[in-house]
Amino acid sequence: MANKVPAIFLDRDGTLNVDHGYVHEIDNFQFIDGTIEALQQLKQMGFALVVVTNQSGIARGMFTEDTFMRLTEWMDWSLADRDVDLDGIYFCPHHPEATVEEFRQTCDCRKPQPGMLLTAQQELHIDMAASYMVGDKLEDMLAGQAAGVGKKVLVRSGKPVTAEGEAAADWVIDSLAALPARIKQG
Ligand SMILES: O=P(O)(O)OC[C@@H](O)[C@H]1O[C@@H](OP(=O)(O)O)[C@@H](O)[C@@H](O)[C@@H]1O
Ligand SMILES: [Mg+2]
Ligand SMILES: [Zn+2]
Repeated sequence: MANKVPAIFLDRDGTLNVDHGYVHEIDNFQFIDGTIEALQQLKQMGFALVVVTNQSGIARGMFTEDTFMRLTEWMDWSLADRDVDLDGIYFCPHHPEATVEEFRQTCDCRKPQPGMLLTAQQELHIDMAASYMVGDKLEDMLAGQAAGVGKKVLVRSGKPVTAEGEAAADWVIDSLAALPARIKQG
């Protein structure tokens, strides 16, 4: 059996790109400063890079799954072009009060539930204890905790940091740009 790999689980909006609110257009997708360089370093440090994003805008009828996929392909290619190959991209299109019926459910993938992380663990053979969950909200920290991720890291680059978010996090850093150095520091 292949050895397990450590991963960085990455929230999308507020962590990789500026959270303008339910971002679904390329023109509105803006990488946060230092993100791509940080991903390059994390990759070199041996981490698998796995995006885990709640996309309730699909359930809310704000944009379609196809629109999300188009933006995701663009994001994936933009990163690959800068030597950052993502190892997995997982998204939750659901919401319990969805206006679009097919997405109306209480699922196990919408963060704070750990479903996306656990699916990735199985599919990519991830060593959860050696992994990190990086996000801007309490829900990201709780998903990481429920999935057994070693360290939960809250970033200040998205939604305002709350006391609950801070309490659930192991580390609070300004943005993803600070993560490689923080990991090396131990
Ligand atoms: O940060 P990730 O998980 O990558 O994506 C979050 C987005 O899907 C949107 O999620 C919404 O939360 P609700 O889904 O409405 O609770 C709000 O936080 C929006 O501002 C945000 O853009
Ligand atoms: Mg977020
Ligand atoms: Zn879901």
